[in-house]
Formats: sequence, C-alpha cells, structure tokens
Amino acid sequence: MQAQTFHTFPAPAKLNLTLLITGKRSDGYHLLDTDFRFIDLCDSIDIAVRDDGVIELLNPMPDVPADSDLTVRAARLLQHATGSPLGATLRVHKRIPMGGGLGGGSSDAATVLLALNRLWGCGLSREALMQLGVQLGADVPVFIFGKNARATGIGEQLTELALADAWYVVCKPPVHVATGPVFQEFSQRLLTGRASFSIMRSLSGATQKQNDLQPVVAEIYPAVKQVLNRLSEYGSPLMTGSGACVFLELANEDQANKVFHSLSGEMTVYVAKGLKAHPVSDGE
Ligand SMILES: C[C@](O)(CO)[C@H](O)COP(=O)(O)OP(=O)(O)OC[C@H]1O[C@@H](n2ccc(N)nc2=O)[C@H](O)[C@@H]1O
Ligand SMILES: Nc1ncnc2c1ncn2[C@@H]1O[C@H](COP(=O)(O)OP(=O)(O)OP(=O)(O)O)[C@@H](O)[C@H]1O
Repeated sequence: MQAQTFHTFPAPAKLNLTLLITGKRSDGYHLLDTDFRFIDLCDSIDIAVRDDGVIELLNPMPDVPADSDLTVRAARLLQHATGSPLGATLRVHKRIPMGGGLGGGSSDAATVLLALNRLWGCGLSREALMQLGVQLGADVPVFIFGKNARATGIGEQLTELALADAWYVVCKPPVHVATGPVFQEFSQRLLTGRASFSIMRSLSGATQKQNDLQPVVAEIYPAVKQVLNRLSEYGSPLMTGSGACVFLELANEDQANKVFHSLSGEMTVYVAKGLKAHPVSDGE
C-alpha cells in the first residue's frame, strides 16, 4: 500500500459555564439551557485518506473497542450519509480526560466529521454535519457549530455567545462519571421533590452560574464534593457537564497559574485558556 499522508486536526474540550435542566423530552432526553465554552485543552487526531473505503483506528484505547470509538463511528456515519467510496486511517492523541464532562469523545467525533467532510470533498453544510453529529451524542453539535454558544434543546439549538478572555483551572477528581445514570438520578429526584426543573431561572435569564447535575454528582461521588470544597478556597467553582471535572474561572493567566501550582501536588489539574472559537474551521 502507498505511504499515507497524515493531516493533524485539534479537538478542544468544552466547559459548561452554566447548565440548567428545563424539562424532559418524550424519548427521555433532558432539555437544557447551557453555555458552552471551548478551552485550549485539546486532543489531536491524525487523519490520512485512503482509497479502499476502510476506516481504521491505529491506536484504539484499552477500554474502548475501535468499532465503538466515536472517531470511527463518526467516519462511518459520514461515509454512510454521503456514499463516499473513500476511507480513512485515524490516530487519536488523547489529552482530555474521559468521563470528565469535558466532551472529549464528542469533540473527537466532531473533528472527524469536519475534517473528513473536507478531505473527502463531501461538501456537506455545517447544519447537515450538526444533524449527523447529534446522532452520536448531544454534545457533538456545538463542536461542529464552532463558536462558544448558548444551547437549548438537548444541546443542538445553538446561539453564538460572545465571551471575554478568561483562564480556567480544571480539576479531575479520581472518578469516572457516566452521563446517562446521572440524568436518570436527576429524574428520580424530580419524583420525590429533591430536584426541580430550572424553567423560571432559564426564562428570567438569571446570570448566576449553576449546574443542576452538580448536587446529584457531588452526593454520589464524595471525591467530586471534596474537589469542589478545595477549589472554593480560591473562588466559586462549578462542575462541567455531568462531571466529574470541576473548574474555576480566573481573570488572568497569573492567577490561574498560582491556583494550578498550589493544587498540582494534590490532584490531577489542568490550566487552560478560554478559546474565542473552535480551532478547526470548515473553510466556510
Ligand atoms: C451533560 C452534557 O455534557 C452537557 O453538555 C451533555 O448533555 C451530555 O452529552 P453527551 O455526553 O453527548 O450525552 P449522550 O451520549 O448524548 O447521552 C448519554 C445519556 O445521557 C442522557 N442524556 C444526555 C443528554 C441530555 N440532554 N439528556 C439526557 O438525558 C441520556 O440518558 C443519554 O442516553
Ligand atoms: N474518542 C473517544 N474519546 C473519549 N471517549 C470515547 C471515545 N470514543 C468513545 N468514547 C466513550 O465515550 C465515553 C465518554 O467520553 P467523553 O470523554 O466524551 O466523556 P465526557 O467528557 O464525560 O463527555 P460529556 O461531557 O459529553 O458527557 C468514554 O467513557 C468512552 O467509553
């Protein structure tokens, strides 16, 4: 086989700067009102086009078989939707912790859709890619949308959000949180009055940040609560997505570095800059 030419594409993590749950759809998915921000903590994906139609992942992760990996699923979905006869060899460099609420798998999938749409010459619009992406996960569309955004629906109705420069300290408690069970527990709590939909807060446009999944996760996973407590010594931390990661927004890089250095001996911690936009543009 001919030597393959690889192109490298970044896949940034996201933070949910606020996350309100406003309702539930008939299929069980929850309706959200959430502000997404991309940060410069990124995976990267090497992609080479091949002409035999095969989708191959060179370095599957130990606990995710290649066929289940969101990068492979994204490539196959695009192939199926467009009828492209081309294939791809993929290599994923993970930096974004998994099960952290940072959307790493979703971002990897979005980057593959954006990159292969271009490399295969499919010519799908951004909207069409977003519609494909949501089939892989509720967090995929925002990464294709490509801008920091307020999201409603299950995360697929997006409006651009202008955000000031900011730096973030992101801590990863030593637990892996699965998204589905956290939403299920939230729903259970609705029945017993221990949780409620944040409809009024959403409608009123209240600016105070909160994450409606945080009380659920902090109770089930004491490690998350501990990290929230520790970070609150420096400001007002919040959990991102369905956890487990917890972040603190700082006004400048110096402050972020100071907090980072005081925590780095104790836990897994990252310092990241908020991005203005997704680093992959689809050429539009
Ligand atoms: C919590 C967030 O990270 C916020 O950005 C996302 O809403 C989660 O998005 P995601 O990880 O892409 O989630 P998916 O893979 O689509 O969904 C996993 C499971 O979480 C539940 N789920 C997810 C998203 C949502 N809006 N409501 C839900 O109830 C569903 O049971 C679903 O089967
Ligand atoms: N390329 C991939 N990278 C990471 N996880 C993947 C990938 N492909 C499949 N997965 C599966 O998806 C799960 C969720 O991964 P991800 O890193 O997106 O979690 P998360 O940050 O909690 O997501 P979210 O914020 O969207 O809930 C992983 O535990 C893994 O089993």
